[in-house]
Amino acid sequence: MHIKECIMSAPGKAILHGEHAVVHGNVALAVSLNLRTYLRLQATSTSKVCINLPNINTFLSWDVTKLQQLLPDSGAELGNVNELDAELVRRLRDLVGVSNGTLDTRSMAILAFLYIYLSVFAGSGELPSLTVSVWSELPTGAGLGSSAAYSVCLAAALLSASGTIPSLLSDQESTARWGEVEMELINRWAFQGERIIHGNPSGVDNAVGTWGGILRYHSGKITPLNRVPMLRILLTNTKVPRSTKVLVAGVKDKMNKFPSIINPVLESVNAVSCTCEQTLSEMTNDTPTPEHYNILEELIDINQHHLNVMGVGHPALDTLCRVTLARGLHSKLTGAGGGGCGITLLRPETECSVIQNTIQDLRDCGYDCWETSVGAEGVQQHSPLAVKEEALEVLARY
Ligand SMILES: Nc1ncnc2c1ncn2[C@@H]1O[C@H](COP(=O)(O)OP(=O)(O)OP(=O)(O)O)[C@@H](O)[C@H]1O
Ligand SMILES: C[C@@](O)(CCO)CC(=O)[O-]
Ligand SMILES: [Mg+2]
Repeated sequence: MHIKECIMSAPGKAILHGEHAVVHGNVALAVSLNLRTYLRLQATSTSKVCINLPNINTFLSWDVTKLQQLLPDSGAELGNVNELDAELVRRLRDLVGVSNGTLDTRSMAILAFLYIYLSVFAGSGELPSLTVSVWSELPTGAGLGSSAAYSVCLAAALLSASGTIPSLLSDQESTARWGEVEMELINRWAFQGERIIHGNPSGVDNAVGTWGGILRYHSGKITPLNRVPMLRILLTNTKVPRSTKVLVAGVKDKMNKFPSIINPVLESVNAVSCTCEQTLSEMTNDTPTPEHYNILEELIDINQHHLNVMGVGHPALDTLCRVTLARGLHSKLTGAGGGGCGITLLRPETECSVIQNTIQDLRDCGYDCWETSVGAEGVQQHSPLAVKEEALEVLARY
């Protein structure tokens, strides 16, 4: 089978408002980040499927014939992008040697890769030998959508290699994106990857990884917010490890235990997201005023309290909020919480010295902290000449 080589990238994300509530049908607002995951897929003649994941120190390979045995007799049964094939997941778990409840970083990444690889190529008669290498600028498991960026890159590369979506680049071209139909397909396969890694994802993270920009996400409906003011944000990684899967399941348990207490909290988060969206639109239509920023800051504080009520806070995130508030800045966790990253809103009038001092205070706490720009492009295909040098250098090692 002729395999098309390719290099793909997809951005991470920050959720402004609506994490966890979005899993239960409420609105979320999310932005793409200028930190990306890069994937290189190479055709080989080794009769092996190899995966190199340097961020998580994982380098594995399988004989194609062994993987072929995992396919049902009729390959056509696979390739359903709407539902996770529980039988295939079970066979893959046996192959990788993990149990149902595993949270192991490597196993999740491998299961997601093999699942999409087998599903996408099942109908083509024979499985191809290939090598996939993935490297990311995103911290893994810290709330910035690393799992979604990984799944989006896998989906784009494997769909492109199989010829399901076109490979976009001639040699000279640099970077390109697909049309709506192909993007929709990438997003749906990435969602399957997220299902394997997360358990019960809402789909907001893979939507941002695919489309990029600033999105409103509500029960699978994706609305790009085209006219929003330029937002300046500090990102802080508390470096406290956590698992999105565990945190999402924890909120569900709380809902089951105290429905009359937790459901109104999720509804209130929904109202926070809608009020934020309304405020951002007013800021775009009129000149942004200090009052607009006061509202955005209050919404951040309210949501952070709600997230604590849901049980996804962490003392390190409390410290982030306290340290930034001492400098007059407002913060909340972003993503699944339980540690990981938080965002801090910067006002246009916030002085450079205040920002620098805040960053230093947070670094003194042992956190990573940097200013980020939001609204980066979604999934892209690159020619080797158009890939960030650092990414190409890492991917070229394999
Ligand atoms: N660069 C990468 N290489 C290999 N696997 C990765 C990479 N990035 C993410 N993953 C996979 O994604 C998992 C982390 O996903 P998780 O959803 O817990 O965190 P996140 O996506 O960073 O945060 P959030 O979902 O809150 O935004 C890892 O355990 C690993 O399986
Ligand atoms: C916690 C959560 O709401 C966001 C994780 O980035 C989970 C999801 O939406 O899938
Ligand atoms: Mg994730």
